[in-house]
Amino acid sequence: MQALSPPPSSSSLSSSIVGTSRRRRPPTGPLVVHCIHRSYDSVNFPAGVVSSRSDWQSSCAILSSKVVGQEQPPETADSIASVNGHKTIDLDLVPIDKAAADGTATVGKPLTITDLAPAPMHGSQLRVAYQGVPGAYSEAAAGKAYPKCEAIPCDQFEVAFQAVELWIADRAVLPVENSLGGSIHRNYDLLLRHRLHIVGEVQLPVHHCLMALPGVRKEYITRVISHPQALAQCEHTLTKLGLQAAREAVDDTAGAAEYIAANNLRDTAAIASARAAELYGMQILADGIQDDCGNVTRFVMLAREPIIPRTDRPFKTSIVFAHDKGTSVLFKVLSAFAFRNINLTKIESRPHRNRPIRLVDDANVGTAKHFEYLFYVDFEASMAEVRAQNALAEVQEFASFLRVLGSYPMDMTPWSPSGGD
Ligand SMILES: O=C(O)C(=O)C[C@]1(C(=O)O)C=C[C@@H](O)C=C1
Repeated sequence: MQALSPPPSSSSLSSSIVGTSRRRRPPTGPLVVHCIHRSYDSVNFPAGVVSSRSDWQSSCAILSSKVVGQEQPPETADSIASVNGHKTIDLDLVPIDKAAADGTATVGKPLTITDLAPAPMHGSQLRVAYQGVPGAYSEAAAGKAYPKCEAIPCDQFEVAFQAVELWIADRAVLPVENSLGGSIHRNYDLLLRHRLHIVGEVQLPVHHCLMALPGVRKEYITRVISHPQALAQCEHTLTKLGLQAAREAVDDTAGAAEYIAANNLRDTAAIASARAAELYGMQILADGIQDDCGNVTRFVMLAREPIIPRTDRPFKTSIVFAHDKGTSVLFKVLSAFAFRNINLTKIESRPHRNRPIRLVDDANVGTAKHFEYLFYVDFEASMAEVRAQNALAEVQEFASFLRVLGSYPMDMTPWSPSGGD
């Protein structure tokens, strides 16, 4: 492994390094998209793609208030329009017949070159936004999803969404769940808040390394820093290694390695990828420290336009819905899929932000407070299938709000334990 000298840091992580604070946004300054232009030749990132941090620092672009100003109001059940006393459900479906007939994926909009081509023309690369800095697992996921893409690091998930909305990027690749650490709730909330469509998924084996500056021994380590998901995924192994070290959360795994290198911290270790160790000149103290060798993170790819669902390969569909008639309705909603033999692969509930609590008056027992939820469901069927359309028509009967987040090809890559990143 080629060890590089510690690169200079472009930003201080100090505001996010303490406690559980994970954001690195300057208190009053603009949001920043660190635009780093690199290409991938393969998922394995041949050494030397980036020779130094200054390489990519030099191509940074600061997209200031433009990004901040575009925030959209949260989209919740309360924003559902009422037409003639009937609720209108935002199905967000691609009109399959029309789309198939005239080749357009969106009604009412002129056809553009991006509707026709999955990637930009004339040899230009697909620009893919991800959260983190080079060496982050999200960057690897972007490379797996789009092997020859230009990866654009963003300092927050929100910025990755906005980069696509503002045409700075063509796609965003964001983690939604991990086999050990569970769901990345922030991204579920952002999926609803933004108008992007899920157009694909990738599952990435995640292989963590414990790393420190060259010459630092495990006994000197008093603190381990990483992304909260990575800390959670290595919790037991860290204890088994006998480290007497405090765990602290930062924005991303590779950013943790970068921070240690930039600040010459000899009492701190990071959990990150082998590629991050190489990029930031760190020495690997322990390899494969995830608590389970089958540690996998699932990422979704987001685009401004949905893809046209098909039936010639396995598809998954992601929806989010709310209902307002108590928990027994949830059973009825889910039966719509069971009756049609449609497998559910995931269900996640999140607080209904605009109406988190419903008061239920009962003459005998008084007033009860029920929590209100939004339910995110993934199911194994394409929206081009009649059984999926019928299932959603039935869900609509019980839902006060329903949105299809996307219908997209399933990642069918054969499973293999995480042996590298
Ligand atoms: O910090 C990184 O390297 C990331 O890409 C983020 C992230 C996550 O959010 O789950 C991605 C994959 C791993 O599960 C750990 C961290």
